[in-house]
Amino acid sequence: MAARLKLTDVSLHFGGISVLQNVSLEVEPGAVFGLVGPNGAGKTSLFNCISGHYRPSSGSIRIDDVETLAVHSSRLAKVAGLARTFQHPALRLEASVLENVLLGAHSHLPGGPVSWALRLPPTMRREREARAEARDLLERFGLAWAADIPADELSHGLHKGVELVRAMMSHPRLLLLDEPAAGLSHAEVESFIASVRTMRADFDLTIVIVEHHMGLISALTDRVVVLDHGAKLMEGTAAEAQSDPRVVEAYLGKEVADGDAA
Ligand SMILES: Nc1ncnc2c1ncn2[C@@H]1O[C@H](COP(=O)(O)OP(=O)(O)OP(=O)(O)O)[C@@H](O)[C@H]1O
Repeated sequence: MAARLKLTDVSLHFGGISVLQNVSLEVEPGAVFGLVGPNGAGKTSLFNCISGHYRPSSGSIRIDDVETLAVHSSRLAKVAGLARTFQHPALRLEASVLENVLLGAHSHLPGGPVSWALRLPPTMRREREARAEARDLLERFGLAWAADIPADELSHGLHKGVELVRAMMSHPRLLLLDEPAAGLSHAEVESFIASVRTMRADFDLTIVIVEHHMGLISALTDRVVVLDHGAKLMEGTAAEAQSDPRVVEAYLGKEVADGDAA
């Protein structure tokens, strides 16, 4: 079931530097939510707080009734149904696309290292099922043809697709996508938009996207939060954000927003 994400007064400091200041937001179950803002606004840092890679200096982050700050990041997939992708996909390049996708199943496969090492029958049956599921997911996302190819033979755009399928293998209830369109061609962005629409139609999950590509944000999100200098500047639809003078000013600088630089 899709998860509800609730952040309350999340702040993050590195030494004397304030990176996030009292950020609060709530994402409804099943929503596609955008996190936008200029470079250095704190978007990835906020993602890192949600996924447990950074520990906020103060505040609360809840995925349904799980207070994530009380759970080790390595357990958030299992305990809270969290999965994420990264700005730069981290695939095992020498392994096949299928093997990379299978790595995403680890949070819900039964048995520990011993049962895998002994190749116990229930473990082997579950592995066969996971392989079938991985091939099915690759098919849905138009990547079935690449299943047995080493990942390093694929383009950057296809790596992002493989990373998305790998994240889906963990059966996420909350999926964080960090700049999925970065480095993609126009055609690849269109294909990515279609993939997210497929996910939304076929799976019950909540999606949060950090992205600079406003075309993608407009096409996919129900609501957005705009961050600037680590603080929440506004919340609304993508269209409202794009026409909000405070947002235009944050992106372009006050002079341009006022028309002085023309
Ligand atoms: N581990 C860290 N140590 C020190 N400062 C950090 C660390 N991580 C992020 N920052 C700082 O926090 C600020 C926000 O960075 P962050 O990457 O979260 O912004 P962003 O909105 O995701 O930017 P971009 O759109 O360029 O990816 C930056 O000033 C960055 O230098």
